[in-house]
Order: sequence, then C-alpha cells, then structure tokens
Amino acid sequence: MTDEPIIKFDKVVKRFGDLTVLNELDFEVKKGEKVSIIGPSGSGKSTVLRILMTLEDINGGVVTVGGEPLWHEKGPDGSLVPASEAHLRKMRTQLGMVFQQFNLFPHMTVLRNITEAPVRVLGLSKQEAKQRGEELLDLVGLADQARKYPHQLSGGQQQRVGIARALAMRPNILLFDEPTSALDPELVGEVLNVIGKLAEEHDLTMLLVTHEMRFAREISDRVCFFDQGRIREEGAPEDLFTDPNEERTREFLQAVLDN
Ligand SMILES: Nc1ncnc2c1ncn2[C@@H]1O[C@H](COP(=O)(O)OP(=O)(O)OP(=O)(O)O)[C@@H](O)[C@H]1O
Repeated sequence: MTDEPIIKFDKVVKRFGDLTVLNELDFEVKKGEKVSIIGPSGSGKSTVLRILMTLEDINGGVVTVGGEPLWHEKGPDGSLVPASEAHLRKMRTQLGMVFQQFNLFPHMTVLRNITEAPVRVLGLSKQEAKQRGEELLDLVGLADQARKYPHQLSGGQQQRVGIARALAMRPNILLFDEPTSALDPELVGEVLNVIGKLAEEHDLTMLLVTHEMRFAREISDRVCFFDQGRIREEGAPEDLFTDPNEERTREFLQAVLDN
C-alpha cells in the first residue's frame, strides 16, 4: 500500500430528486488498500460504487480515480468541464465490479462470460482471452466448469465467475457490492475465501460494500461506517468493531451483530 489516494471523493453531492444521498462526502482510498463500507440501508453505500463505475453521475464535488477526475476533464483553458463519453470509457477500464446478483449472461458459457469483454473492449485475440479466462477460472477454483452455463452452477460458483469476470479486464480497483447477500448461508464461505485470497495480493485496491461483518473484519485494512451520506466513523477493523467512538456506530453494530 502507498500513501497516494487512488480514489478520492472531494465534497461529492449526489441527489435523486429531493433526496440527498451523498452530502458533501469526503472519502479516500489508498492504492492497494482494502476498505469496507458498512452502514444502514439507504445511507449511500452502493451509490458510491455506482458513481465510480460511471453508472450514476454526480451533482457536486469532484471524484478522482488514479489522480484524474472521473466525472470531469480539463477543458481548453485548464478548468474542469463535464466528462465526455470517451473520457468516461477510458476511466472505466481502471475499475471492475462484482454485483450482488452476479449479472452473468445466461446464454453464454462460463468461459465466454469472462472472455467477452476482453475480446470486445481490449481487442484480445480469442486465444489470448481463452488463456486469460482459464487462468482466472483456476484462481477462483472453477477450472473444470468452463463449458457450463450459469444456471448449471450454484450461487456461490456463479459469484466466483462474477469475480473472475471483473478481473478479466485487469482493473487496478475492484469494487464489490454486497457480493454475498444473495447467497444461501452455506455458500458464503467459498466466496469469502476467494475474496480473501485476492486481498492478499497487495497491488489490488479493493472497496467492498457489505453487510457481512465477518468479511469487513477479516479482509479490510479500514472500515468506514456510512450514515446519511457521509462517513460517520472509520478505523482499523479491530478498533471500530471492538470500541467504536460514536454512539451511532455502536447501535448499528449491536443491531447487525445481534441478528
Ligand atoms: N436510481 C435511483 N433513483 C431514486 N432513488 C435512488 C436511486 N438509487 C438509489 N436511490 C435511493 O438512494 C438512497 C441510497 O441508496 P444506496 O443504494 O446507495 O443505499 P445503500 O446504503 O447501499 O443501501 P442498502 O444497504 O439498502 O443497499 C436510497 O434511499 C435509495 O432508495
């Protein structure tokens, strides 16, 4: 990990109609850092990831990824102007995302699900993409499932394919949006293990929105507690989970850990 932020939210505002979801959010993730975002439903956690994936725009502030503004670019006079589609497309290649509902293409084999974007977007040859896909399937423990279709796999296996697919574009930053919450409890462990293995790879920056406290505790360098579109408290998992400073964090943790 280095001290340089790879992700930076500077006073970011996001509104949906009258609802202010992010309220001048300041938030940073360092290169190589593994950060979990926890917090009550509706506090803006997934919105942070969706903004980074350029699935939602922003209403104020600046988001920087890899030192460059994401939603803005420099105009002719050096001032920031709204980003063009070409700029967003270029910036997007730095990030991969693992979705709660896997979002696999049902009509493609497991291997095609992984190789489709590298062939289409990066222009890899079919052979190169196949090799990359097979390596990634091996990494997530599914080397023998390449020719199956998603519906032939368990939820845990589908999510491991989702992780392999997100890695196929070789992103520097991997985002996880509640990656285990659609899974039966007995399948959570296998997905956590794969994510834990990735977390040991120091170069990869990981940002995880999770309701799985075990996950936040075991995998992250830092846990951020979101409340009403801001970070209410953050810290190392061993501090935040055992002795939070804020009453609001304590109540939240008590409620989720009692469940
Ligand atoms: N496209 C949208 N249009 C309108 N409102 C939205 C939209 N997306 C999100 N919201 C609202 O914004 C708020 C924050 O949503 P977000 O998904 O970021 O919360 P969250 O903290 O991830 O919650 P959860 O833990 O329930 O997933 C919620 O009140 C949600 O209903």
